[in-house]
Amino acid sequence: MVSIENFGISFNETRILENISFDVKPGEIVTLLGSSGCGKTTILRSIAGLQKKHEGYICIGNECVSSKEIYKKDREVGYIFQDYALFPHLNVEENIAFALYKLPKKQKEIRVNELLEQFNIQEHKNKQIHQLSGGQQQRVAIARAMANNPKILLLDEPFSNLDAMLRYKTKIWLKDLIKQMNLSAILVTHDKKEALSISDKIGIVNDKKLVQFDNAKHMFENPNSLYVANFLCEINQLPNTYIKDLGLNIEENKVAIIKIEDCKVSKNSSECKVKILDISFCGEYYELVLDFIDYKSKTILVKVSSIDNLNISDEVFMHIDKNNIKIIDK
Ligand SMILES: Nc1ncnc2c1ncn2[C@@H]1O[C@H](COP(=O)(O)OP(=O)(O)OP(=O)(O)O)[C@@H](O)[C@H]1O
Repeated sequence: MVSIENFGISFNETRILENISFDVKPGEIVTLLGSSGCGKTTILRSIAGLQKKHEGYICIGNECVSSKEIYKKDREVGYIFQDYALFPHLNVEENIAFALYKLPKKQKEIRVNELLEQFNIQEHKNKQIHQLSGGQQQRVAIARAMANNPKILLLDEPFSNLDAMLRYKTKIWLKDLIKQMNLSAILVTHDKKEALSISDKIGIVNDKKLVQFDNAKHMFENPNSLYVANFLCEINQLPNTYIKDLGLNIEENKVAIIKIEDCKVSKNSSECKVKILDISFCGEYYELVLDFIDYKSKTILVKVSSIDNLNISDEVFMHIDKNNIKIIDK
């Protein structure tokens, strides 16, 4: 179990994060999502003990490993860095052995062989890092991170160097590993689909704060703000005046959203007239950019499977089910 309580940090008097609190239970995968530079890696580095000066507490198990008063260097944490941070002048075996510097020679040899076998990289043990594929390098990085049987696994963009098929397979493999070993895992990614598919819980960081921390499915269904909704889901924001005309109540500080998949268009008359501004082919579907004719608003997107009879500049009708509209904080 890892617990972060009232974590905050500044660099050169610039406030980066404040009041960040969350727990990760054994066997749980938590993903941190947020725009570039919001402080996700800084949270991982602080848990790993690489970032010493911060506010609040970081506890692993029942032990507080980091606060103003206590700082414990040796933590049961495995860290997989974004670029894997393998040593280019050492071979695979030596890279893994590096993490086991405290063990006597014989025990180190036994543990390295166990890890080479567990992560299926025995045949590469004498290779230099540049002789490995991205997926093989990733396995070496994971083997090294797991060498000392950590309780916590930190993963910074672990799939970013892998192609789509390998990403998919590695994700399943890694998820199984975390569950089997009962690790508390914290993952940083930019990919919301990846976050939704691998995580038990998701934390969204925005403007220095953890703005929502929740079960992945629950957060997807119930984003608590426009920022979270935009980050996690494909949504359209609907004009407040349109919402009022639909007979729904909406306060000034609220916004109405609807999932893109819940918006349909047709040429048949209904209450909401829109104009097609653009049509893009996206493979499995076409994306239409639409503008409301009777309401001032930003453009909205609708996905359609075919564009028979639909052309740019056409005026068509948008259909939505009122029950699919969510009213949330701005
Ligand atoms: N050691 C440091 N000294 C000064 N500023 C730092 C230091 N480490 C990080 N920062 C700053 O803190 C902010 C957060 O950085 P961090 O790497 O944690 O963001 P991130 O959310 O992981 O970004 P990305 O998604 O782009 O990897 C950035 O503005 C960065 O420039």
